[in-house]
Amino acid sequence: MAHKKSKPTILKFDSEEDVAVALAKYTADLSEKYIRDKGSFSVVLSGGTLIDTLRKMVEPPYKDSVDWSKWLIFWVDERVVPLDSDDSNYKLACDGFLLKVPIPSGNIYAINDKLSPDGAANDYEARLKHLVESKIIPISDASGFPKFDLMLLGMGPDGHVASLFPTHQQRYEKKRWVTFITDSPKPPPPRITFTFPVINSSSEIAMVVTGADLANTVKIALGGGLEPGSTPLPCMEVSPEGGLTWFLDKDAASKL
Ligand SMILES: O=C(O)[C@H](O)[C@@H](O)[C@H](O)[C@H](O)COP(=O)(O)O
Repeated sequence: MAHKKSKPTILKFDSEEDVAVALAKYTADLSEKYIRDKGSFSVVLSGGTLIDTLRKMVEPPYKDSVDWSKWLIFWVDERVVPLDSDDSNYKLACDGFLLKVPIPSGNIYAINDKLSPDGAANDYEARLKHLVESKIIPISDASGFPKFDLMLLGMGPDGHVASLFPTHQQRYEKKRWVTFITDSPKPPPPRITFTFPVINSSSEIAMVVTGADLANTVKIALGGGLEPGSTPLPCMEVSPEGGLTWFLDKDAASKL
């Protein structure tokens, strides 16, 4: 079922450092709220620069104040490579974040790296279905898709989010929860990715976008700069059931 788009909150900061500070506070506040309300906090990570921008979470005060034992970690997209490869989003997150805080290892849902992209997508979707059946992840009443508490998304200069690229059909998937791509324009080519129905069933989404190379895309997404008649960029389709917050540094916001 389609839902009404809520207006995004657009936060602009003087520096990337200020984005990192604000993102940590936002994430820690949501962690407290969701753990209080429902006993756990499901967080869906991206790869790319996001993990570095999350660096303040593993420092005081959050390192000690967040109830990490209640966190559940997923990936909105993952490269289908060995989990110990430098290309793996899992490895990136482990090295920069997850190994520095006491999240139980059983709460960290990495892909099965022994499978093909198709197989890994099916396997991840089956594991999500099992978590829904076990009532660990709820289903959105509005959409019928799984509902995560917080997704932290990056964006590419072409406007992709997760591994949903402008000219690839995966962005239009309406039934699957997780799909795959074998020819990602951003290397490495084989990936799995959540689909938009799952992304948009989230309670909260943060779009974390820093750097001057993304300023044009931010302008198109938020400043109404899309050429008449052209297809919207994937980043423009992000519309969660709860709040959407854009975290921009001065460079990324420079064309707004
Ligand atoms: O696997 C990946 O590469 C990411 O999950 C991807 O979706 C990322 O979030 C964007 O490409 C933005 O990347 P940057 O933050 O590095 O610009």
